[in-house]
Amino acid sequence: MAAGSGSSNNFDEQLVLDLFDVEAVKFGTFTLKSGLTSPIYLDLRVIVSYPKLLDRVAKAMWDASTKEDADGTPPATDFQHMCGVPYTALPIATVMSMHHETSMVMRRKEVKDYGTKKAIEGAYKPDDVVLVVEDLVTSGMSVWETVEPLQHHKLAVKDVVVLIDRQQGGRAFLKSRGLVLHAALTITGILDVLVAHKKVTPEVQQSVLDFIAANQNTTGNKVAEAPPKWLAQSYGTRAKSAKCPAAANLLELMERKKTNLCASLDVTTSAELLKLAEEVGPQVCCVKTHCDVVSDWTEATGAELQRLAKAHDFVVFEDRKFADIGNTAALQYECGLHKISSWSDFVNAHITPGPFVIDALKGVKGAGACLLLAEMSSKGTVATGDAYVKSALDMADAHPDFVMGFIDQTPKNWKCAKDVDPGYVHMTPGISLASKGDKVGQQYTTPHMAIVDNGADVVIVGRGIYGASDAKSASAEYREAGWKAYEARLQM
Ligand SMILES: O=c1ccn([C@@H]2O[C@H](COP(=O)(O)O)[C@@H](O)[C@H]2O)c(=O)[nH]1
Repeated sequence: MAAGSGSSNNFDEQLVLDLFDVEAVKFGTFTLKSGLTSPIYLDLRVIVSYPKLLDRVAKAMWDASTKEDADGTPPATDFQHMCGVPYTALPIATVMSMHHETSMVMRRKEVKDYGTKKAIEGAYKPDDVVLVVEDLVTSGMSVWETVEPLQHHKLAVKDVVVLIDRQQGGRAFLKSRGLVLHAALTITGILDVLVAHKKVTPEVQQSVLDFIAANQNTTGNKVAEAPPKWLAQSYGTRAKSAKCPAAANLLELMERKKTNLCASLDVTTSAELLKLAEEVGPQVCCVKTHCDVVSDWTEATGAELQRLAKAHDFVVFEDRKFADIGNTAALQYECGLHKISSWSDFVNAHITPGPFVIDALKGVKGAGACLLLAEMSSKGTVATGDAYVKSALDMADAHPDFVMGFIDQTPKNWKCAKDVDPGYVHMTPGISLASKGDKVGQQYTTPHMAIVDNGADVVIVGRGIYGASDAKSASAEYREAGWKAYEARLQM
């Protein structure tokens, strides 16, 4: 029986038939999470209810990873541990581990306190090699979400084994990240078996093959028309072309201090804020504040923050998100209890009021600079789409001396990315090494994803740092992750 490309030598017909019998492989019309309508649906979660099948799946996957594939892919590099991608692959990895007396490590999906370093459970040493075990691969993103924290904890990942390769671009995506994919089964191989056994018709087979061909590389990322200019340039080079002095200053600082980390210190007393700023100061290029959450803010709080900024070489960003008519925004910037313009190096503004909010902020005595919110990290944000981003860009381009860049999420994938001036700074919040989000709509991505895949320059980390039991070492870890990602981007 012909196996699909990339499957193991021992393509297991009985395994395919058993998966079909328990409805782990189904045909019909299914709406996927992405919104796409698919003629095939794979639900491998049911396997846990069939111990013999689970056993056979584990054996097939062990063989796929330890023997040469039909297409010549060599066996996996020797590994000391296996790590199942939560949750479906956890029992599979456990059975493989028990059959072959091989150690496992476990990646925690939700780690509240990054400082406890319990994102990876188990007994391991730096440079140990881990085989990642997953039930199926489509785009490769869910595998990557497990590989990244393993690598962050200094474990080496070279190979990934899956039961089914959906043949939709996952293999190439993983290869681009230096990983070899081993698959026990492929969709084309499964279809061949089921057609041969008259379980599905050739017409259904063709509709699935058409679906696969039409839906390649489903990472969910839009592909930019041309690579944005700023990605290949160093911060230092870009500082020279920045039209806004605050952008030039920040880019130079990042290059000099070798950090692209901004700590968002969202605490509620001056004492906590200043203590944290002192602790994380050596690691960051920027400290971000929300002065209106600090219950005892005084002029001295702002002055002390500036003293620390000078001592540790960072800049101070008040995340005020001005969103009113120009006159009010200017008053909010200069006056009131906080007198933001007197102690912050720069602020930010929503684009919803229109361009005059920028003129007004710029006119304030002691005004620094301003970032525009082009995208937000919160679930359900309406600040989305090419037109919204283009409005932010046009407003920035009209005030190049005062607008230093953007608060954004995926600037690399903007339709207009190739036209964006490399002198702008892209600052991205919603960053965590351990969590995917909170209960009130925050969505997180990792420093690597933000910088390499999405085009961020500065990663903004709040609870990942000030919520850790040791903010100092958490900031050092985020700094390392952010800088490594930037260096990797320059090599691409
Ligand atoms: O789209 C946005 C814009 C701003 N933020 C701010 O960043 C920090 C993130 O804090 P975490 O604790 O890391 O979630 C916070 O101050 C937000 O107001 C954002 O998250 N998303």
